[in-house]
Order: sequence, then C-alpha cells, then structure tokens
Amino acid sequence: MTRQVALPDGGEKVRAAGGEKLLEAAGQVRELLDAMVRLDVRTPAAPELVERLDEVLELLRVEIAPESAMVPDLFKDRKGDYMDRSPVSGALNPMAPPVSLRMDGENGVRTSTRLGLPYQGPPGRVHGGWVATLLDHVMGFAAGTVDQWIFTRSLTVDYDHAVPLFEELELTAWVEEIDGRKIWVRGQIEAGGKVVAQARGLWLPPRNRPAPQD
Ligand SMILES: CCCCCCCC(=O)SCCNC(=O)CCNC(=O)[C@H](O)C(C)(C)COP(=O)(O)OP(=O)(O)OC[C@H]1O[C@@H](n2cnc3c(N)ncnc32)[C@H](O)[C@@H]1OP(=O)(O)O
Repeated sequence: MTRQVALPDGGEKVRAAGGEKLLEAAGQVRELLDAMVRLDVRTPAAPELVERLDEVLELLRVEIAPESAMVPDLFKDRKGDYMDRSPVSGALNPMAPPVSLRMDGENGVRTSTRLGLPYQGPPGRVHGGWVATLLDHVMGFAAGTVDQWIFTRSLTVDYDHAVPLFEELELTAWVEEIDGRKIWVRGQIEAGGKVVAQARGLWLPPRNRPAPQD
C-alpha cells in the first residue's frame, strides 16, 4: 500500500514568493501571544501596548483580504498558500505552534514540537483540546489529505499521561487500514521516550469524491 501524501512545506513557498518578512512578522506575533499570557494584569506596559497595537492594526486594515476570499472551494485542488495559514502547521498562522510534518515510512507522518504557555491546560500540561488537535492534524495528513479533502469522521483520544509543556513532543501517525472509502488511522504523542497520548480515528473523503487508491 503506497500512498502519496502531500505535506506543508514549513513556509518554503512563502519564502520563495518573497514572503520572508511576513514569516518574520508571524514569528513576532507568535512571540507576542506567548508574552500576553505572561504579563501581570496590572503591567504598566498595557496603555502603550494598546496604542502600539492599534497602530499595527490600522496598518493592516487596508491590506487584509475579506474573510470569504480566504475560504477555498472544497471541490477544487488546494492552491496557493492555504496550508501556510493552518492553525497547526501554518508558518503564517501565529496560533500554530507550528509543526513541520515529514514522512515516516510509506504510510506515516512524523513531527516534533514544543508547546509553551499559550497551550497550557492543567498546570504544566498541554490543554487536552490541543492534544486532540495535534493528533487530528498529523493523523489527517497520514490519512492522505493530498490535494483533496479527507475529513475526520471519528477520533478517540486516550490521555495516558500528562502531555508536558516546554518539552520536546514526538508526534507520529500512520494508516492502519483502508476499507473502501474508510481510512483508519492511529496516532501517538511521545515525551521523554514515553507514549503520553494515543488516538485512533476514521477519515473519509466527501461522498462525491473518488475513493482513495489502495
Ligand atoms: C489542512 C489540513 C487539515 C488536516 C486535517 C485536520 C482534520 C480536520 O480538522 S477535518 C474537520 C472536522 N471534520 C469534519 O468536518 C467532518 C464532518 N463530517 C462530514 O463531513 C461527513 O460526515 C463525512 C464526509 C466525514 C462522511 O460523510 P458520509 O460518508 O456521508 O458519512 P457516514 O455515512 O456517516 O459514514 C460513512 C461510513 O463510516 C461509518 N462510520 C462512521 N463513524 C464510524 C465509527 N465511529 N466507527 C465505525 N464506522 C463509522 C458509517 O457507518 C458509514 O459506513 P458505511 O459507508 O459502510 O455505511
């Protein structure tokens, strides 16, 4: 079973298209997100922060595309820098940790990441919703989100142990079984060499799409 899996390129296309500065800005906003959750509520920097951010937003208001322009047609191939805006692996999305995906054998996808305070759930641990998000994302790519949409139909996550903040997390996902349109995928997160979370899920293309090739 050999499957073609297209992965986000970690911003290479953006860089090649002259978006180096925008990538740098995304990195700064990512740093800003981290700073926001580390500020004291009475920080004396707040008034100036508001003023400076207002200037930044003023600059952007005339540049940003309408929301509808950023939503691609579901049944056309994904083009442009759509993947660079993803909330998990999008180099241009400051919400994304980000993760840079790579192949792991023929049917698997692997990545590593480290999450900081914006992702904190219980003290010192990654928020469970983000644990599921990370797994959903890498498992979706392992399922073969290849220039077409394949959706998560079911995802069951086992939170075996705490998923720690500030530590290197190894994420892997692999296709377990293909049954017609149904693609069953497994995924796991390791920290310090131990599996801390694992998941199994079902991925499906929309009904009017051709079935994936075995
Ligand atoms: C940019 C990169 C993104 C990375 C990927 C990230 C992943 C995502 O965020 S995806 C977004 C979240 N998911 C969604 O929006 C999906 C919403 N759901 C849908 O659109 C539809 O339900 C869709 C397209 C998945 C499936 O549609 P449809 O084929 O009509 O569904 P449905 O008939 O309910 O199920 C199909 C089959 O799966 C089976 N099935 C469904 N759930 C289960 C389950 N839990 N266990 C076993 N079988 C199941 C059904 O019984 C059915 O079987 P059969 O065809 O043999 O009768």
